[in-house]
Formats: sequence, C-alpha cells, structure tokens
Amino acid sequence: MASRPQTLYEKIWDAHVVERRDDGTCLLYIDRHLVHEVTSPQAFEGLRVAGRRVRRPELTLAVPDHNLPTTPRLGADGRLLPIADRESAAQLEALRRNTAEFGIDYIDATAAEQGIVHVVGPELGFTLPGTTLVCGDSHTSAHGALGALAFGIGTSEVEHVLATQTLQLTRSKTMEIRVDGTLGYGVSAKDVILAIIGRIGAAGGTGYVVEYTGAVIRTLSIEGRLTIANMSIEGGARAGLIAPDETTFAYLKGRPMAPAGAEWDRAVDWWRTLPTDAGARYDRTVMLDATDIAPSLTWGTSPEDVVPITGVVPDPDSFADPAKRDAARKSLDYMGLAPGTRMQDVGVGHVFIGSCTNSRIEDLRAAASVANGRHVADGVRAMVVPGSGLVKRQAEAEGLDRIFVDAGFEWREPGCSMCLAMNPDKVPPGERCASTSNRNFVGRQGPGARTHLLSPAMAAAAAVTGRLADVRDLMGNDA
Ligand SMILES: CC(C)[C@H](C(=O)O)[C@@H](O)C(=O)O
Ligand code: SF4
Repeated sequence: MASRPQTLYEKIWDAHVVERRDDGTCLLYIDRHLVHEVTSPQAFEGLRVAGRRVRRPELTLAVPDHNLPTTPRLGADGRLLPIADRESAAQLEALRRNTAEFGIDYIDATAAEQGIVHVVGPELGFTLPGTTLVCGDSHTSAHGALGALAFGIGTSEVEHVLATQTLQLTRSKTMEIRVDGTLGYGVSAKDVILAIIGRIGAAGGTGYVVEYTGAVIRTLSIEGRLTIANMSIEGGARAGLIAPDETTFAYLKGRPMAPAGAEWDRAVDWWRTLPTDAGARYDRTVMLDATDIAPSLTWGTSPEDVVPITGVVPDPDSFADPAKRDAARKSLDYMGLAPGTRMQDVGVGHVFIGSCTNSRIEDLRAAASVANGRHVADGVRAMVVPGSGLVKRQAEAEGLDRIFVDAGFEWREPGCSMCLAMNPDKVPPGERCASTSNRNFVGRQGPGARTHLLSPAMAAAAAVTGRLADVRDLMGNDA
C-alpha cells in the first residue's frame, strides 16, 4: 500500500514513538543526549535520591562549556587551572563527578575535543540524521541542521531522559520556511536567519517545528545550516530541521562517532528516505527570496528587531501594534539609540566572534578574510572564541589565529564566552557589542550591555572600523 506523503518531521517522529495516549501525548524514544554543566546537576541529584541508574549511558555525551573561562586554562603540569568563580567551579566539578559515577562519556575541560556542546555534537558525528537528540539547552535546535529532530529540554526532563531514554511530548505543527534564489555578495547564513526571524517574529514559530527548504538552504555548507537551525528557537520554534543530503553525508563520513563500514552504508540508505515526500503538507509555509536579503543586524533587544546594514534605527511610532511600539521605545532606551540614526553611524566598543551560532571554521575564515591586513580600531576590544578545541586547532593550522592576533583580536580558548556572560567574558554596563551570538536580550552579555547580532564577517568589519559597518565595503580589497 502506498503510504501518505510525509514530512521529514513526521517520519522521524513516527519512527520514535514508543507509546501513544488517547490525548495525543506520546512517549518518544531519545537516541542522543548531550549534557553540559549548567542544567545537569539537579538531574543527576534526582537520580541519586531516587536510587536510579542511567538507562543507556552510552547514548549520552557530556562536555563543559558555559562556565569555563576562555583564557589559557592549563597550568604548566597540563592540569586545569583553578576557576575563581565558586559556583562555576562547583558546577564543573559536579559534571566531572556525575559523569564518572553514572558511567557517561565525558569530554574534560582539558581535552582537545572540548567545546560548546552544539559545536561538539556535529563535529564528532554524535549528531546524526533521523535521530532524536535532546540537551538541557535551548539552542539544541542547531543539530536539526543535520536532519536530527533536536530540541532543548528542562532539567526535570534531563533527569527523565537519563533514567528512561524517553521523553513525553505532543506533536508540533509543521512550518516550511523556503528560501529561494541565491545569496548576494557578502550575505551569509546568519543574515538569512536574521531575515527569517525579522519576518516571522520572535514568537512566529511558536507551536511549530520548522523545516528549512529551498535552493539557498541546499547550497549552504553544514556550518551555515547549523547557524540557521541554531536560531530556530529565537523564532519561537520547537525545533528546526534541514533534510539530510549529499552535503550532510560528506560532512559526517569518517567523523569519530559516526557509523563506519557496512553500518555507514546502511545508515546512508535510511537517511536517503528521510526527506519530505513530494505532496506532503505543512501546516504553514513562509517564503523568502534570497535576493531581498542584505547583510543584516539587530537594533533592539529582541532577535526579531532586524534591519539591513544600509537601514536606520526605526521610529517606534512606525509600528502599528501598540505593544510593539512600547517594546521598541523600551528597546531603544536600553540600547541608547535614537530613531532615524543610520546603523552605519553607530560606534561599537566590543566585538565578539563566537558562540554556537557562529564559531565554526567557516565562520572564523569569513571573519579572518575581513581582518586580514587590517587592524582593530582604536578603543575597540575584539575577541575570537573558537567553538571547540578542534576548530581552534584547525584554525591555527590554517594560520587564522595569526591573522586575528596581528590585527589586534584576542584569540581565546573554546567555550560559550561572551554569548551569555556566565563566565569572566562580559560586556561592561552601557557598552555596545557587535556579536555573532544569537540573543540580544537585556543584560545578555552582562548587566546593561548592548548587543547587536550580526554575521562573523560583519563583526570583523565592525572591529576594524569601530562602528557597525557594511562588510561589502571592505570585501575584495585587502586593506
Ligand atoms: C544556560 C542554558 C540553559 C541556556 C539555554 O538554554 O539556552 C544558554 O545556553 C543560553 O543560550 O541561554
Ligand atoms: S554559546 Fe551561547 S547560545 Fe550557545 S549554548 Fe552557549 S550560551 Fe547558549
């Protein structure tokens, strides 16, 4: 019997349902679980109190990222230097102890593979197409770039997954976001996702799992796809998916935790059946044409506050919705910006190139190509934080670290860093930062800090000009 055409989401969902209740709630099998130091301590404590073990310890991988300082962290003896912040030190130690006690794979802060959990999963081949993958972290949506149904969960759910390898869920609606056309000069995956969120709004994806489709998505590298899927949550979606294709298989082949030999062939055969069938229906479709997308950035305190770099700070009165008008007024007050100001006239004091959105090798290459032969502007502090030790190593092999250091950027150890100020990397109160991260919320990069989200190339352009600049003006002519 020919079955009904299905979306990628429906295929993965159906393949993982263990039990379906009358009210529609399902118990879903979870294939992969990533763990970091911030959201796991109470979950392990819960297991201990209940006298439970971890059901399938080999399906879980733990790595510290949020709290680690990004300054050199190894002492002369090769051991981790003490961490000054007591709470951070306690969480890091708890992760080490808990993973040892429960028999879970653990990447230590001193290991070359350490990095941001959402950079580490894909690069080790832990993240695979067609799997269900969870982590106590909202940006778990990133892993959808490889065709995994991946989403963030709360600490009590972390405990549930550790204990049972399942999760109770209800099915989401499906939204297709199709990006057709070709990307313009100087336009990157980050600009695409900013444009998408600008269009649908920060709550536009609420209740949906998004699948990104269209010519632009197909031509993006896995790095670019990770940037897009990563920010699905900033558009309110439960998860973001991109169908696996030859680009995905080429990226995964030979990764340490990916299947190998006959198992690889079997896996690829299955992965090829996953893309959405012709004729399958989405609950909603949103279409964008890439030719309309310019290098973009945020002006306010919500990721939906997006303008092209050629634009101006909007006038709150231009918003029809009174709630939006009010939010824009508050945003501009916090951001210290006046309506009508050209974005390119806004000066910055800090630049952060990093985070799980934009800290992979391609991101660093894009930033380095702008930094090459130039110098960070006077009064600007610019920092490059590779997403993992492996990215750092590769960047160093390519000489990118030299380009950055010669240009006056700081070259750091991997971690979440200035993305969220849970470690010593913070933007001081009232200061402005051009940042490749994913959240521009009030206080996100430190109390009173002002964040503009943009691409790695745009961040490098801001660093060398000392203002929010159009990267296209700096491309193709080396200093
Ligand atoms: C600390 C963690 C729970 C949090 C998240 O869930 O996303 C962080 O990673 C973030 O980006 O805000
Ligand atoms: S880099 Fe930022 S967004 Fe990503 S996991 Fe770390 S804190 Fe969250």
